[in-house]
Amino acid sequence: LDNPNLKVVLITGCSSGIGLRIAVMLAKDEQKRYHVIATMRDLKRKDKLVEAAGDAYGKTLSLAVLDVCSDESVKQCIDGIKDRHVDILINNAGIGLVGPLESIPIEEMKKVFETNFFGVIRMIKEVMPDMKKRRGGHIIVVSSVMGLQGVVFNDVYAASKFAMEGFCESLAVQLLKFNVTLSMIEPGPVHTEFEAKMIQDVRQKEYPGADPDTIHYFKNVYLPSSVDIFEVLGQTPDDIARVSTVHCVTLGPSLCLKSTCIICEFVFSPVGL
Ligand SMILES: NC(=O)C1=CN([C@@H]2O[C@H](COP(=O)(O)OP(=O)(O)OC[C@H]3O[C@@H](n4cnc5c(N)ncnc54)[C@H](OP(=O)(O)O)[C@@H]3O)[C@@H](O)[C@H]2O)C=CC1
Ligand SMILES: CC1=C(/C=C/C(C)=C/C=C/C(C)=C/C=O)C(C)(C)CCC1
Repeated sequence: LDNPNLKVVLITGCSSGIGLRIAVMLAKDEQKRYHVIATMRDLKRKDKLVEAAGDAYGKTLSLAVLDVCSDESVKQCIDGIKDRHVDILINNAGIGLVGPLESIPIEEMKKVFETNFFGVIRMIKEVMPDMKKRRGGHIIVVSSVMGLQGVVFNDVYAASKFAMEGFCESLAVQLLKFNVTLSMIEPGPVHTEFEAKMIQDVRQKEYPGADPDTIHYFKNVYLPSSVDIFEVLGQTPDDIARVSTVHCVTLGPSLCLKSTCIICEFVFSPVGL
């Protein structure tokens, strides 16, 4: 893990889904170009990653604790890296939130922004100054198609990703002056725990405060359509990992990269429920 020729890649949210697959794909890079620091907020959830990494674990992949919602955790993690040197930062950690707005407590909405928006900013603030000093570095943000187009009943989640898009579009321009590139990946639906968590969440909730028509629209019209859309258009986390790998290798990547064009055709055409 001490090979100075390897690019140091730090990824957030590697206990499952897209983060896990990006970590494994980069750690198993045939040309052995990367030393991956796969982070997660709770190391008790490391088993799936360790198993998928196989021989790469302990060689080109190491683990670290990192909660993107905690200043202290972020600082401790970066301080623990040799010379605080991160070549590529992949901001992947994120949470979803779906349902009628009336029934969602503000605290739950704040948690979405704290993770998806301020979590990314917290990470960037910690590594960007060193990247600027070194005149080199790459920051990747896993945004979403919902950072480009709102989707019914995903109001707050979409807002958190839209906020991220505005932030990145602005910051990317300044960073170019320092040879630091910033890019976003905008996936459509991906089969991960994200989808399972959403379904489980919906089963548990009663939606207090929402009127019967809205609950009907959400449960009997939106949800079945959403399940169908995941079935028809859903990508695998490996599809997204491949796009991310291209981002890591390319020297002058574009600011935005859609993982699938099909979903964009869907969301940009005037379809109603
Ligand atoms: N799945 C989809 O359809 C799409 C997902 N995305 C985005 O992709 C990203 C990854 O999601 P995906 O892999 O699908 O979902 P998963 O739920 O499988 O993975 C999310 C990861 O984020 C971690 N995480 C959540 N909160 C924190 C936190 N405070 N600090 C550190 N890690 C945290 C989770 O860790 P823990 O195990 O501790 O909960 C988990 O490892 C997200 O940003 C999501 O918005 C974008 C488009 C589509
Ligand atoms: C129901 C419905 C839609 C739903 C899209 C969905 C469910 C997209 C999910 C995207 C995800 C999960 C992104 C994560 O970041 C469309 C296509 C807008 C068309 C109108 C009907």
